[in-house]
Amino acid sequence: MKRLIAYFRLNRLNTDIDMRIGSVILWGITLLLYVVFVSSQNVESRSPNTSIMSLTMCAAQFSKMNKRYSRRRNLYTIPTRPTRRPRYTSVARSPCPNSGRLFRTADGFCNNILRPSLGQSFERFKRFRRANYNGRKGLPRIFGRCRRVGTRRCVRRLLPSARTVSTVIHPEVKTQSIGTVMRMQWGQFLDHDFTAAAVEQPESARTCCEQAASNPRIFRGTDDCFPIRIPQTPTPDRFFKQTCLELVRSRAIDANFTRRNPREQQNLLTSFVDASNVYGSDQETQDRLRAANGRMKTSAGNLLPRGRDEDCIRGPNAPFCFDAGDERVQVFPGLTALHTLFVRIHNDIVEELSQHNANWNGERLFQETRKIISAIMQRITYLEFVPEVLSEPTIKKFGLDEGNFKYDITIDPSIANVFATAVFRYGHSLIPNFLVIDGKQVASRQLFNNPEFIFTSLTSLVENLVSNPAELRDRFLTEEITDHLFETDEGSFDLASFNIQRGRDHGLPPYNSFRRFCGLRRVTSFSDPVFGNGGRFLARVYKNVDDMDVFAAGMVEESEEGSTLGPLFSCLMARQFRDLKFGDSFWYETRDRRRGFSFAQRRSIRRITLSQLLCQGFGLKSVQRNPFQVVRAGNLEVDCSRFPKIDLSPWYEH
Ligand code: HEM
Ligand SMILES: [Ca+2]
Repeated sequence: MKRLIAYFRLNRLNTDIDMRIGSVILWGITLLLYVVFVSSQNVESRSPNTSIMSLTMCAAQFSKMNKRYSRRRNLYTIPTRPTRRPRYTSVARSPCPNSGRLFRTADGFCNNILRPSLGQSFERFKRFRRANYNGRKGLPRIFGRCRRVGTRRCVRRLLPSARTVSTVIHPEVKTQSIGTVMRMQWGQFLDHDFTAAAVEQPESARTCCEQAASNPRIFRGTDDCFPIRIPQTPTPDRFFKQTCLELVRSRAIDANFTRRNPREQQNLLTSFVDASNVYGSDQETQDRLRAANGRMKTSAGNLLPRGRDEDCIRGPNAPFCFDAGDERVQVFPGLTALHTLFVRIHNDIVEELSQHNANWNGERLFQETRKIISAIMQRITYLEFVPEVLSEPTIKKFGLDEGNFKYDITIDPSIANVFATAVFRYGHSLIPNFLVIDGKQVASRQLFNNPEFIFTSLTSLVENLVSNPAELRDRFLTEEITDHLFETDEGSFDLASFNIQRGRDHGLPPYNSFRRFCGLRRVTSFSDPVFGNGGRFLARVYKNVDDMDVFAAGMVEESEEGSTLGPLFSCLMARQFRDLKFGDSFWYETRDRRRGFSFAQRRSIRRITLSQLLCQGFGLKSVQRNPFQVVRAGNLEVDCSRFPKIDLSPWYEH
């Protein structure tokens, strides 16, 4: 025991010293760079256009997080290769404390005490199937299956352009469901709790298409560029006039690739469902977002705190951009609304707990409340959201229902590459082409990155989220995101093309390979019944069934009975959600007294529902019991006064 304490102290001390030296050097370098930068810029060259343009490049949205990554490498020198990652075979040798009261670390470190970096932010995505790149240097997958002609020669044919796949397989067709826009919105909010792939530094972001103009080989991908070719022949593109769409590659976590250690991508977030979208995925962000006495920072009107001006595109009524635990907070106002909700509920809980636990200091108030909020995030996700997506038999098979939790230290809770890069992007097909705000239809293209309506019409916006039907999950995506994503005077983007191109950038093997992982039979024909009527569209773009990109073909699959997804995506999603539950030692149902809750506390958490939070956080008058489905028989509106308040009495110490 003494040895363990000594080891831990030593470890912390070293880290502290490293941090101090690191931060002095870092500040020095930052100051120097800043002076050089300011002196080399004049005021005009920092015009709003520059920042908006860099913001509209989705890649550049992560610039702040990217910078933090480099800093963290300097300060903590965390090993990044799994082969070299320390694996502690006994608890006594682990650097993780395992006594006293425990709360999650900001970055997820030590959730798994034997392999402390599992699920930690800034670590690699795991893989369900081996990577499939074009060669050993980790260049993107651009060729289909090799086909032998004649006796020996093997001809490799280029895959279709991602834009061609997008226009043929993912056009806009309206298909309303009984699900509300809230279903889409929770999906995106949740996504921002567990996945954000780091991209190469944005400095290179604006040059990939420029380079490709003089050297078409760039379209085949380089270390950091993978622009999308927009075919204009034999027929011109339905929308884009240019021949190139900018795409910067996701950053390689380690530059030395070998066959056994291929190019891997990096997840900037904690993989756990732990509300890191509210608090941040590292200590620095958490500290920035915290206020005194356990509270979270807010701004006038009980809104999110002020962020950097270049973080959003401000409409005429938005005085500033917001700051939150995930940088993409203002990508869509419905998302900003959910961020606001959770900060408000956090502060409500702190308020009540501080009245009943006068001896708790700010740190204790903050951590206990953060723990409750993480539990709420898990509970709503698994008990309300997942049943909207997966069928009951799948939920049972993977143990995603309530009451059967047993932590398994051997499970890797990291996010799988295919989950982030294809499966969980299914939500893009639920995006509506407009919201109704204050009685007026506002096209989605006017809402991307625009926080204006949070300042002027928050209640109306939330009422619309729970009443407006969302699109069905199918292969169809609205043109608001396939032609008008992040639209400005300077151009726009296509999200479906990004999804496909990103899969190739990450070296995702094709669709059939993942079917095999799931124990599903290999598809041998485009007219396979699993694709319903959609197979012929796949046949129009792919030459071979073994070439199909996993996003495109997975989205063409017909939904399974009682599920929003087809068999492949159901399996991959269930598997990921299983890992996130049974691989999380802080799971809200754990019986570990240091990490979990008391029986009475768990009972309280079990009673919390999204509808109740919406009532409390937005002052609504009424809302249906299940806000993920439209009001109808069996899901009637309930007066908000009838929802009980969160019962915090099990946390009172006096
Ligand atoms: C208005 C709504 C949305 C917009 C504007 C949006 C936009 C984007 C953009 C620009 C990317 C990066 C694409 C790339 O460069 O690879 C992305 C990634 C992603 N989106 Fe969405 N999205 C929306 C809604 C959703 C929803 C509803 C879900 C899920 C239910 C979702 C899940 C994802 C996932 C999993 C990623 C990958 C994140 C990563 O690992 O980096 N998105 N989205
Ligand atoms: Ca997280």
